[in-house]
Amino acid sequence: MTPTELTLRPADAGDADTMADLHVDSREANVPSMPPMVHDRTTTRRWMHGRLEGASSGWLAEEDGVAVGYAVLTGDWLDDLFLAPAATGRGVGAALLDVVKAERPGGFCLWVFESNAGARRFYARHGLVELETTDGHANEEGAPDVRLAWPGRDPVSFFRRLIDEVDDELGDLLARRAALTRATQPHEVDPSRDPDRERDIVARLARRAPSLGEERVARIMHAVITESLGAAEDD
Ligand SMILES: O=C(O)C(=O)C[C@]1(C(=O)O)C=C[C@@H](O)C=C1
Repeated sequence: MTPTELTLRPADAGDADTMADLHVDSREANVPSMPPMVHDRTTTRRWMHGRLEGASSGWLAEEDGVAVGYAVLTGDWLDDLFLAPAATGRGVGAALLDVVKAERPGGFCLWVFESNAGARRFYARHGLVELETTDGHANEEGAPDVRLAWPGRDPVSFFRRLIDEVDDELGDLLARRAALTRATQPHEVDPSRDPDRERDIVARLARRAPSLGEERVARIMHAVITESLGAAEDD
């Protein structure tokens, strides 16, 4: 028997149905590691067409001409990497991931469902790191997920780019929060600080940022509130 030959090639819109079918087959075979899909096969085919005709680029893995896996990239995000259910465990995923790394040598991110332990082990084996986890409110399935990153050939530059993105949001949030502290002050009967209210704020934030723990969150929020009150006084 001749060994099967794995080839990888860029995909185009003509491959969209094949890729959509791989997507649906893989998702169906992986319940409950992944939550059930919220879209049917027809909608998924249309969605895949739109992406390949738009800003996304795809790669198709074929064994002796039979499609066994695919990847889709949009910007610095690996949106999809799916394998035919019968094609797992023989290096197809690793080959697709190698292509993605070569395409994005500066690094990329992706989301996996938190419940997808197999995928998380696969990506950890291939040098990806887990960043934040979510409660799933932002994805269609409403299932908790994990953001992963492959930091590429210059990890410090890669992570600094991500830190800059977060700091842009954090700056906006600090400004919004300081404006509210300032707006509250003229209505205070007692101008001294309210430790009970600040404890409640810390407890709520610590639930959202458990990796920091309550003591650190308390120190951070003490500084935020102190400086916001100071800025309000300076006005
Ligand atoms: O809630 C208030 O009473 C505020 O003045 C706002 C605020 C805050 O910035 O969150 C500021 C100072 C208080 O000690 C508690 C909370």
